[in-house]
Amino acid sequence: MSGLSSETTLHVGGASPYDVVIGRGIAGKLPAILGDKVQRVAFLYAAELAELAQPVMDVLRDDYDVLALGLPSGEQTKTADVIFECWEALGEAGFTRSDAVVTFGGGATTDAGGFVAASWLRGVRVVHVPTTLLAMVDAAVGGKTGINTSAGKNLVGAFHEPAGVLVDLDTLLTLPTEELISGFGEVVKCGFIADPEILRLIEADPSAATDPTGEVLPELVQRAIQVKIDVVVDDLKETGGAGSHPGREALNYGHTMAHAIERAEGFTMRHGEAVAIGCVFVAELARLTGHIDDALAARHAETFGAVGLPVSYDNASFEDLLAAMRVDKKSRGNTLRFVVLDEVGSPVVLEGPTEYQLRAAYDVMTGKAAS
Ligand SMILES: NC(=O)c1ccc[n+]([C@@H]2O[C@H](COP(=O)([O-])OP(=O)(O)OC[C@H]3O[C@@H](n4cnc5c(N)ncnc54)[C@H](O)[C@@H]3O)[C@@H](O)[C@H]2O)c1
Ligand SMILES: O=C(O)C(=O)C[C@@H](O)[C@H](O)[C@H](O)COP(=O)(O)O
Ligand SMILES: [Zn+2]
Repeated sequence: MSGLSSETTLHVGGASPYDVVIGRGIAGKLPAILGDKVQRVAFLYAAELAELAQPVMDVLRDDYDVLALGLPSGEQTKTADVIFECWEALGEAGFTRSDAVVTFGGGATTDAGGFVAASWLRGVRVVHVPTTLLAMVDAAVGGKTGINTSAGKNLVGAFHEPAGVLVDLDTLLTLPTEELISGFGEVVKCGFIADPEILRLIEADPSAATDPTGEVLPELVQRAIQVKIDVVVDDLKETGGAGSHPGREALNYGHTMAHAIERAEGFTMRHGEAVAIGCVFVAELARLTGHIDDALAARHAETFGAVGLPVSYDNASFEDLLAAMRVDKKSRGNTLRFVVLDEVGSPVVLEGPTEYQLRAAYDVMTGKAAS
């Protein structure tokens, strides 16, 4: 695919199939995705994006009664208080099971809005309209919804698949560069766990890859979404993959440390930045445990670094990060579990690395020790 001059639809199979429609200026597609049984729509949007959201709201108002709820931006929306306020608003408006939620914003908005849809009346229809690269390639697809608690990221949530996802690449034109680059944390992750062509495209010309007006980014978006789809259709609820494949946990590559860092930073660090650092950490852990060679470990810092993502972190102690990693959802009792690579495209689970190995990988992540 080059330039995505026309629309592309990727199908997500499984028990509740849906489509991910990718294109430019495609807000008019929303009613077709929502379906004709919906009467009212709760439009849950990042309030700071009111101007960008207006055309979408206008399309919805032509066909539905719209309850527009502007939410706080970023991680501030992934709180129990915000979810509670949404429930109260839906209750006051008398929302029923024939009504639907549309989310509009980055991954924080699709996570929180998705959780409102998952929990209201035990689940109503939701369509996501992601407006960040990260939400397009990851958060809006696959049905994970949730909020944070003081103990960590995404500790409360539900699996609730959308009825559709509308990816309008034009929304990336207003996205601040640092947010676009953050999205590359998940795009590069997809390259390492499943699609080497993603790595090749980025490494060949990082500036072209990160140009929101260019021809490479649409291809990267489509490829990363396809990686996510291929994983979630086989293991929607993260119960495990076939053979040695970790199933959906593969998408959690780099996230054990990433979520610990995000917690240490009071949820102020961009998710994709934390993922880049977390992948560098876990690549070193894989090297130390004999899973990958020096070159593949080094390729992590090189490729994440090439698009401008951070590849080291030294603002929290090993002990604090280890404690935070223990509440990771992949942990089983006291045993920490990590997704590591055997090679590009071959993720496996590493169970219970020693504290010595974890500390050695941490030392490399801080930049204080050479790999
Ligand atoms: N559910 C999943 O599978 C999944 C996957 C990956 C990440 N996530 C979650 O996604 C969240 C991160 O999402 P994110 O990186 O999109 O950040 P975000 O939602 O916090 O958005 C970042 C900022 O960009 C602004 N913004 C969004 N779109 C814009 C646009 N088009 N123009 C200008 N500004 C815009 C937002 O208002 C916000 O201030 C994290 O909470 C992470 O845990 C979830
Ligand atoms: O969809 C998944 O599964 C993922 O793990 C994708 C991740 O990029 C995403 O950040 C997800 O929200 C992390 O899930 P969690 O279960 O570790 O909270
Ligand atoms: Zn992530």
